[in-house]
Amino acid sequence: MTGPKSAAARLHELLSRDGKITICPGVYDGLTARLALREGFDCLYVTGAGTAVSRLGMPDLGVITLNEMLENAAMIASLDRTVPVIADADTGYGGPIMVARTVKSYITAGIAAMHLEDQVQTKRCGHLAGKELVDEETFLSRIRAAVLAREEMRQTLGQDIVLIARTDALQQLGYSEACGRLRKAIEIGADVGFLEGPTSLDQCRQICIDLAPTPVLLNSVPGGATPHMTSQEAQQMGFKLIIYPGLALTAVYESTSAACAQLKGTGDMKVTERQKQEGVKGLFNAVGLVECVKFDKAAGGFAFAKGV
Ligand SMILES: C[C@](O)(C(=O)O)[C@H](CC(=O)O)C(=O)O
Repeated sequence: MTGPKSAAARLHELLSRDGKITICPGVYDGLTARLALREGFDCLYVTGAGTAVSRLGMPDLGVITLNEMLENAAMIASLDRTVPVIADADTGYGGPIMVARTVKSYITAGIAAMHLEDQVQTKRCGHLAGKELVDEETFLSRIRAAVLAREEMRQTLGQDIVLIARTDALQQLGYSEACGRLRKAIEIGADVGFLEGPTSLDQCRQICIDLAPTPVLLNSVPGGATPHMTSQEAQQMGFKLIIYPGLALTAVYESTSAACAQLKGTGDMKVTERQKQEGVKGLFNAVGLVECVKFDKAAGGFAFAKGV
């Protein structure tokens, strides 16, 4: 009898599909994750930028700590254990010992994959100017620490995680240096390559060829360094994963700005057609109201016996 599949095993399965890309909407809290799950995506991406913006009200400048990121990603991973979650892990939050702690904590939280990069600790969004890098050996020591920590978890608990090596070296050192860093990370044991901020379609095509057969991730950031392409085009180029870190963040930024301006301007909150039809229950249903009431009843609770 085969047991239930782990998050990492589910992601490995998605990655092994021939010529097929996995689309990962970027989410950063319970609501955005639930909305993405409701659409039936195969995989979610927990954005570090979105976590910094939403939890701290601060930009993506390396201010999110391990525990804040872990708590957020763990909660999101717990919402539907059948859908693997890829989570940002920035620089690993310190030296090799800290990277190992990060990897073990992410594995224990049931996170399917994490990415580790070669920026300095005071990092910034990969699509901003003026990025600074650690030297190659320091980057590779982060990857090695991650691989060693994962091996310990495999041996002792049979638990796993997909390791994604990200390089930000393109901006400062050029394509061959960046590609070389990813190749070395893969030799050490990284499962997926992530070239941050390719600036041309040629670089996108080339990185898939140069890292093959290792799966490659594309980071789709509208208004960022990389030319826009559809997920179908990315699939044709050979990418196996595409993340949209700004998907929910941009929608909330724009719709909440408009709603605030409307209230400030008119002194009244606009009631949408949807709100009129669904009432307050619509939103709560989207985050599991019916399931919660059902669970309470199944456990013998009676708080909601008369309905909600
Ligand atoms: C992928 C990323 O690391 C993230 O935090 O989601 C960011 C995305 C962004 O800031 O738009 C990145 O550095 O690309």
